Amino acid sequence: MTILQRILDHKATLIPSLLENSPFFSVEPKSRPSLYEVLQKADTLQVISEMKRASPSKGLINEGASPIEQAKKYEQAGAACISVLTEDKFFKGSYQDLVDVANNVDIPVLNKDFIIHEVQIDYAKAAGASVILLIVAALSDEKLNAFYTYASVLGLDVLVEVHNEKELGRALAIRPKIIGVNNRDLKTFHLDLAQTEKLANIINEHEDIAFISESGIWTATDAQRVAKAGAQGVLVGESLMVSGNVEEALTALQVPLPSLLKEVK
Ligand SMILES: O=C(O)c1ccccc1NCC(=O)[C@H](O)[C@H](O)COP(=O)(O)O
Repeated sequence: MTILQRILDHKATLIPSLLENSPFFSVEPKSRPSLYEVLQKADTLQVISEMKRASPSKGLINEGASPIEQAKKYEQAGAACISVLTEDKFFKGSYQDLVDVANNVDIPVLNKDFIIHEVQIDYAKAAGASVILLIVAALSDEKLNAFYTYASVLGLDVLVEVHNEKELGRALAIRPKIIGVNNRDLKTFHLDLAQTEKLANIINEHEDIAFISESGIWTATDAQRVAKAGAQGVLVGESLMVSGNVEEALTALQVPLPSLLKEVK
């Protein structure tokens, strides 16, 4: 069984308790910039910085990190958005992490989770997220479309994640505003930025779509490589979570977007 399937099976066991309880969290109402607009206006690569304690591929990454301190550092360093993993078993995240981050930053906040039921979108919204993630590999076409529409009606931006050309075709069918190409193979955990390059030609044909490269971004060279392919943003977890100097690590990734590609887009 793949790790994605194991994560999804675990998620499925939690849905009944989400449905039994109502999503209520103590969250300050805030009007945040739209991630989509931030990405479309950018002239440097935008960094979506992730609060990630642990992962299936690496085990513990930074278990003791405080979501509030980490998020404040990210915001001060110029992050475009903070991604908060709320998955408990494999990533050691929680909705409380999301609430803490949402209450302490003014930039967009992404709930990074494995959404298989609409109720999770209600929880994401109630816990302060302004963006959710939908993973194409985890959803039927019908659910992908229904969840995208539901989140949009709630005023949430949606990052639609793909791993290959087939998933990209399914994603494009729902006309998403933001697509993320995940460079991590969820079966082998192998990281390869060529994934972003492989799908870039197709995504770059759609100038109204904001293009994110996800996972495995460590250096300015990595950032330049995906920016050259046409990415307007990167989703970065581990390299920032283990950095001794978050500001330096994050600003190094904010490379200029190649002007030639901007004209093409
Ligand atoms: O990170 C993992 O090991 C992982 C395994 C299975 C499913 C998802 C996984 N990660 C979620 C993410 O998409 C990443 O946290 C995110 O893109 C940041 O990646 P990185 O910068 O490589 O930490």
